[in-house]
Amino acid sequence: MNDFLFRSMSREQKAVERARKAFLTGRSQSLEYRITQLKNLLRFIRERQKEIAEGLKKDLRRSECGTPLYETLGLENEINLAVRNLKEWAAPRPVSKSMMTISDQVYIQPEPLGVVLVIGAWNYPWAVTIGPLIGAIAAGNAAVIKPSEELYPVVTGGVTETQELLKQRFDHIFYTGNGTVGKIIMEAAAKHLTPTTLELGGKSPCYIDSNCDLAIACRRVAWGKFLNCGQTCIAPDYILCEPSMQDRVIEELKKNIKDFYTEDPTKCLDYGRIINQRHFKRLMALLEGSTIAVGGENNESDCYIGPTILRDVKPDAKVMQEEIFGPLLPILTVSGADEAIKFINQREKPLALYIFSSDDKLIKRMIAETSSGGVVANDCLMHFSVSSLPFGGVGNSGMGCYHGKHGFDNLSHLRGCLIKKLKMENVNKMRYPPHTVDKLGWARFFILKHVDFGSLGRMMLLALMVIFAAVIVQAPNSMEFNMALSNALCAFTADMAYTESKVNLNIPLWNEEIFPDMELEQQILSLPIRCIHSEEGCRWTAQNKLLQAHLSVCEFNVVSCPNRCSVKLLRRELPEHMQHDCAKRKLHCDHCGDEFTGEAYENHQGVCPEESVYCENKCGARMVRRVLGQHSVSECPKRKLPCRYCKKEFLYDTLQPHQQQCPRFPMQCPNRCGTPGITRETLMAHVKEGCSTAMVLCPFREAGCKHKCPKTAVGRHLEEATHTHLSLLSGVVNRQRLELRELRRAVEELSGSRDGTLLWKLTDFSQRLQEVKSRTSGSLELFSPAFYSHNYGYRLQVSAFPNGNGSGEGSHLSVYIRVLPGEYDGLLEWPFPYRVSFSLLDQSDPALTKPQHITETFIPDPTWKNFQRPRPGALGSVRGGCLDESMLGFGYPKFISHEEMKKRNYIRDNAIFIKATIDVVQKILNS
Ligand SMILES: NC(=O)c1ccc[n+]([C@@H]2O[C@H](COP(=O)([O-])OP(=O)(O)OC[C@H]3O[C@@H](n4cnc5c(N)ncnc54)[C@H](O)[C@@H]3O)[C@@H](O)[C@H]2O)c1
Ligand SMILES: CCCCCCC=O
Repeated sequence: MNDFLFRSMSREQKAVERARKAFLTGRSQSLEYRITQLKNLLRFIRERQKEIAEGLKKDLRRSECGTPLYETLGLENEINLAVRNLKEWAAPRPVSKSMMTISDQVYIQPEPLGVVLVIGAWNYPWAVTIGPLIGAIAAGNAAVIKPSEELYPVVTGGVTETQELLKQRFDHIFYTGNGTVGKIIMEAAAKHLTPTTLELGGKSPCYIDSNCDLAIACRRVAWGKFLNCGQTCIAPDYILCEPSMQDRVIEELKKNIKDFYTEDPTKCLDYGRIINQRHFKRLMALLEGSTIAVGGENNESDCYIGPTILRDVKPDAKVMQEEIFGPLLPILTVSGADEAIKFINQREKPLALYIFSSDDKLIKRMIAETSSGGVVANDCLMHFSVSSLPFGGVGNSGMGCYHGKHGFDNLSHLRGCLIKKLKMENVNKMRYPPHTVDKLGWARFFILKHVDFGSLGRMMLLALMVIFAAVIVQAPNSMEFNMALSNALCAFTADMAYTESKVNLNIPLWNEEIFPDMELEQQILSLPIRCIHSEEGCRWTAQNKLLQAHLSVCEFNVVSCPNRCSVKLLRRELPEHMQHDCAKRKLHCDHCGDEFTGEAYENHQGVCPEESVYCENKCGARMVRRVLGQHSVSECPKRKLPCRYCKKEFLYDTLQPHQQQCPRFPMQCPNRCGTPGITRETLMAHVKEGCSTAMVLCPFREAGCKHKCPKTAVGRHLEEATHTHLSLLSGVVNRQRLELRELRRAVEELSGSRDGTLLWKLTDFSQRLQEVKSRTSGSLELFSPAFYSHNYGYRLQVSAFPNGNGSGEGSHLSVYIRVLPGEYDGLLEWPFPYRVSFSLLDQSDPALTKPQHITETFIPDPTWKNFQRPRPGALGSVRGGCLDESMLGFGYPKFISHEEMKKRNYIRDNAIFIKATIDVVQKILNS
């Protein structure tokens, strides 16, 4: 590249260009160079320890010991491991062969990728940037990252710089951070088809089983959660436990928070701070809607949030919608492991899963039935420090992994290599046209026969092969082919890559005559070979004939367990097997001291009478199993007992409080009436109604009888006081009549209009008319509700005689109006002065014909008695007809004849409408 071009590049382009140029020199390929670089890196970390710790103290208020403990010591270990094993990791890795490749070299060659981009996050900045860098260097790559020297230039900066960097072409991108940016990284990588490793985060669940030592579990959880102020990618995000454990979990966590960070974590050097105010605000908002059981203290200016525990958190709470990445620990209750598994599986695959239980089977089950980047039983975070374990996510928590050899492999290209010789072309004939059934038979044999088998089978096969290789197989058509086969079999035995023990040697021979060839056999047995277990790791090589002797000691050979437990396994696995797994191994129980075979020991475990166990009722007591039964039945405060009264089951320590409220608890009548079978729930009813000695009030108490006597004497009182009760009742009836009258008046008052208009509907008109006509004497007068001429005006009422009155009797409908005594009469002008109109409404449909109402109007004459002020005190309805003269109505005896009424729709649906209108002068209305 010319100098001008280089100078016109961005800083990021330059860094990548420099790294690529350096990579292309081939310098980083040599193992010595890689080891030197790793050692330099180690020296750098050691020399700069103090500055590194100081930096993190400023950023995260990390204590001085925290950084070496949780970051740099681990890095030192990773470097040492890589330096020690690099030769082995980088060496060609032989792989299994088939008959087709028996005489070829087949292996995997790890090779560097090129320029690797490592993007780290801030929470453990050294662990998550230098960690991947170690893998990159070990694998022989160049890398763009800090710290710098020519091959590993540092590009510092934020989003803009990273995005510029991402435009460049890399051979691998190793990104650590959140998933949203992870997607940006992948998108950028896709442009150049660059493989990526994404070390992301997620909500790592922590299930605490009821069968576990809570004190220890909570100490480990408190450490894992609040370390680095909760800003750890694999921190337990939330706890799942049974409802009955929640209080104890909170208590234990609280105790450990205090032990680790003192009563006042603000002053504790080991308690960190939130990285910045944006994250502080994000975390505080997550608390919304959840109940704080412990902590919650905060100080925005110091980015401080105390260790906080949230209780009874619901799955839809805000804090459960995103990775917390801070010191908030929600507890969600589940009914047990089944529900916990379901809960975990309903969500994105987490980076880590934590299971706390003393039940190994449960742990294995949870591992089998869930998925996560990593899983730890009975501890937190510790898998991060085990270099032999791959560290990485799955699904939403990331892809790819690192640490130890996994980092090396991840940042290498594992290249498949097959090296054949330009010989034995006859063997290849089976794949060349023309294709025949015979060739296909051979191809089937060569391609499909693989696999491993026991030493006896191997020996037999070896013998067969030797003999077979030594024969002259006379094919009628192809001598050349038989020679080729013979050669192939020699090579096969020499290479010792065998077919399975039940190998089908039903080879289609053309001639079954076989001639032993001792010389060839000797030659074959003298061939140098590798151990048949070389792929598994055995480094033995020697003459073919020494193989059997070697196999009798080879660590990788399969042997039967000497205890005759029927298990076959690698010799190197034998000690472990005999000590821990063999069903026939002899074992002593730690608790009772008895001797068992492995199988019996496993059955004995969990039932040994001398083992110290916790009470199953979770009362917290611990004792040898032998006395557990008696404890559970007669001593445990959490044993269940039925209440002797209501028969429901209660814990022993809640039984007594229950009995103090049990509704079935037997009680004595306070009147000492001696009635048996009274309980707490029936006592009140008994005293009130059932008790023979209780004093009761006379049933006529509502009417005013004050008599009180024992229940048994009530009958006699009723007989003796009949007259008194009757007169009391008639008083009640009179009072009620007056009340009724008053109520009726009030209702009429309220229902009448106050705008000088009355619209009165008379229903059942024909029946009423018929009724009056059939009477021999008297007429029927119907009264409208009272109404007012205007607000605070005259109180009026209209009456009608369906069959007429006076001169209209028998032939007309008569209509009258009356002035009734009203509330405001004292304020009004007298006599009543306003014009009155009566109308009988025509109910014809206005759409079909114009209605023709019948209307009569008059202006009251001041001399008429009917319109003088009514006598005060004559208030009330006029119904009943008992009116004085001043209350007589004025109107029209012949308002409309019955004949006229039939001509139009004055009667409709058996009802008529009479309208009365009072023309109150506007001046009065405005006043
Ligand atoms: N799996 C792991 O090993 C691991 C380790 C640490 C943190 N994490 C996860 O990382 C998250 C916290 O870290 P963070 O993401 O806040 O760290 P961060 O803000 O430091 O971002 C990570 C990196 O991405 C770069 N970046 C940010 N925005 C970008 C953009 N728009 N385009 C390109 N690059 C961009 C940053 O410069 C930085 O180098 C959590 O989810 C945590 O669980 C995972
Ligand atoms: C104990 C150290 C854990 C580091 C985990 C890295 C992710 O945040």
